[in-house]
Amino acid sequence: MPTTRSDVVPHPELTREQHYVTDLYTRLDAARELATRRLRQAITWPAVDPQALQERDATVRFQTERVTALDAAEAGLCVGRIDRLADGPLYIGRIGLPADDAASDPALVDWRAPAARPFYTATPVHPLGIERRRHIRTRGRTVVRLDDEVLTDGVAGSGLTGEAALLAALDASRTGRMTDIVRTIQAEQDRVIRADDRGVLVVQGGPGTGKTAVALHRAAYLLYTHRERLARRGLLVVGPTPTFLRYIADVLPSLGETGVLLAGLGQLRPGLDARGEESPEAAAVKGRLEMVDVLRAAIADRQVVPDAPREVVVDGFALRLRPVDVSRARNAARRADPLHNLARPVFVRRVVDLLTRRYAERIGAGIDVGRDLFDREDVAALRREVAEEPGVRSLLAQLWPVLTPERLLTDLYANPARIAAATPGWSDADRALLHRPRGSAASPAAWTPADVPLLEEAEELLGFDDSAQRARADRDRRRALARAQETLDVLHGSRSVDLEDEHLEAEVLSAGDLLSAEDLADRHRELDLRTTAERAAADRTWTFGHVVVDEAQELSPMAWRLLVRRCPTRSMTVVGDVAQTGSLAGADRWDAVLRPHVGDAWRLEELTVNYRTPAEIMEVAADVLDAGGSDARPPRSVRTGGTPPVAETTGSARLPGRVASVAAELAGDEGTTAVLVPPSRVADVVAALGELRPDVQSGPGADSSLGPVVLTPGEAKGLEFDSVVVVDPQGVLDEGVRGVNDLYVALTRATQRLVVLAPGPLPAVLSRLETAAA
Ligand SMILES: Nc1ncnc2c1ncn2[C@@H]1O[C@H](COP(=O)(O)OP(=O)(O)OP(=O)(O)O)[C@@H](O)[C@H]1O
Repeated sequence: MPTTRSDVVPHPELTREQHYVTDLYTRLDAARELATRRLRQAITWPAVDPQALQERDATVRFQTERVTALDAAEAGLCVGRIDRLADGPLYIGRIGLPADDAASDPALVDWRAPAARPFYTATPVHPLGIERRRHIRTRGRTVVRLDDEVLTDGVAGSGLTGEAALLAALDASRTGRMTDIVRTIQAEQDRVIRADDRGVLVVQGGPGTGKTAVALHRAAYLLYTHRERLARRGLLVVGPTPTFLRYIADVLPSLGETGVLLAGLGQLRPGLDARGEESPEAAAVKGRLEMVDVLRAAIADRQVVPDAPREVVVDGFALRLRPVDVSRARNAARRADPLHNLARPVFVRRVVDLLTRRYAERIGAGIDVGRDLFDREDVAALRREVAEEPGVRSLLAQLWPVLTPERLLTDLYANPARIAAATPGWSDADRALLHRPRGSAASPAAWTPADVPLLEEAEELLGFDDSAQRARADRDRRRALARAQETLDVLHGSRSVDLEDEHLEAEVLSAGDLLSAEDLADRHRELDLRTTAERAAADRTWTFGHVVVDEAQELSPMAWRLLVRRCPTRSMTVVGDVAQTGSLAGADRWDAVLRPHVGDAWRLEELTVNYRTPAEIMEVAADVLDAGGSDARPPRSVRTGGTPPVAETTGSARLPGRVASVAAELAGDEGTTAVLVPPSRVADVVAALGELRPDVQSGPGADSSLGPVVLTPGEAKGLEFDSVVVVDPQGVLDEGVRGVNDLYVALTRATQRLVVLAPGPLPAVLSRLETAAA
């Protein structure tokens, strides 16, 4: 496809486009000024009644979002234009800006609007009524480059949209943070971004095909297209690790979207950030769907029927509780409510009633007054006495304890006998994987990401008895009403009362005598000013309007169950690559993973072009993919050339030192550098590299924007770096539970340079690499 580039000879229309872009920025400034003024006004609105207060709140929120979106549009406001055969040019940008005349085309069309679509999808073969596409590159507010594509000459070209602009974007050094791709979205990506939001859409694609970028742009597209529904229900983006979330965190804000909740798998239970570590085998066992039955059994095991009668002493009388009494009470409670904590009051009532009867019989034994000895009030008093007796309370706590999910799981993991009781038919080896000592009070055993779906499932099965909370809310409300009534009485009783609270006085006087105590109480109730994302993050029963899952191949069946519960409409975008699965609990086929949760109600889209890894590196990675026997095809790299990948064998003793010198040299260049190692080599490599680069970081929190990082393949998942050193590939193959996938992930993280350093001969799968001995 013929492309005209303006960086060699200035494009003849550069000045004209500069005028247009300057005008767009003037419009942006005006829109920002207006929104800021409205925001300022709204903040100072007097809220004369609850409705006004709510309106004010909504306006403040709306204008705040508007100012944020306008601010975000500043960098790269206009991305290009399309020249339509029939209707002339249309400019495409990060936001929409209206023209002066409402009847004409907008001055700038939001990239997500239907009218902008041909900018991304028109080709010489299917020009969609477009004559020419122009990419406009700006630095600050200055137009620095124009790239034109003529679409009417019928020349098929490379199949890439805006090839020159795309290649320039891909060649740029990485900053350690993902950036948006609004300027250069490709046609196959656009199809995914704008796909219908109903049902489950699975996006399968090899490394570097833009799955993460596409998933985030799809989130922005859906928020734009279904703004009202999604603003109310919220949108959740789930990523595998906190590092990954930090890597992608800037993309949605740069698209002007701040209302999205980003969460790692360890953060899907409000109030918990589970970062504990455990073996992949333990995580895999916890991820199995059978764990639902294990939890059910573990709960049933806590509803105890003793082997022998138990005695409690109330006011000197020994009262007997037989196993059959407990068993009957337990049956009644289980019938009344399947949820443990909600059924407990029934169990407690049955047992206390029985003990009260026995207590009354014991007191009345031998006394004959010719009628019932106790009237209703007496019985109620005896009942209270029984219920409050510490011995009775402690017996009830043993027979049917109140359980939090945390307590249930901690007690289960810590006790092999409980594990055995809850896992009929399991092997001893699998049972041992669930075992975890309790830890001390000062440092309890840390929750791991695999525990999170279990805690959430347990909460579903235990139920949460919120009657005390509701009673408290009721009490608070009654108190507020009483206070409000008193205030009104005082004000109405004597208008000459000197009110200290000027604000209250103004409100009461303006509302006049019509103000009721109820209104006044409402007016003083605090409004919930949290954003949808914040409210959703704090509420475990919150259900989202749409859920995006990235690196979805890593999710265990239990994690899927949790996510599907949070999205009952099943409006989900699931992106991943089954050839990169590193966890034992993860997926090697989408069908097998999704069927238990959504049946066959899901559809597949594939991304086929790799935008990250140069072809020479991808060829090496493709051999590894082949060796793994995966059905997946390696994606086609869009870039070739650059530095060819190299390998070196160093001998075992020299390995850490050589890794350090190679990595330090690469890290001296522009861009980011990562050293990817099997887990057993992390410490040695960090120590050696630390001698040369004290700013080296490692582990899940490592941030490549601050210096070189040393990571395991699992930690590097989803990330990319300009230079990558893969250390001890045989170790990577041997140490990972899916070693071939781990090596495939490690090799495909590089955007520019790849060096493989091995202590001994290279594994056969890397035979394509030329080896030098150091
Ligand atoms: N259309 C595009 N224009 C510019 N850059 C793009 C485009 N598509 C993808 N990229 C870039 O390619 C790189 C890889 O994208 P991304 O991380 O989304 O791929 P991925 O499929 O999620 O990879 P992995 O499976 O390895 O996690 C990123 O730097 C991304 O910004």
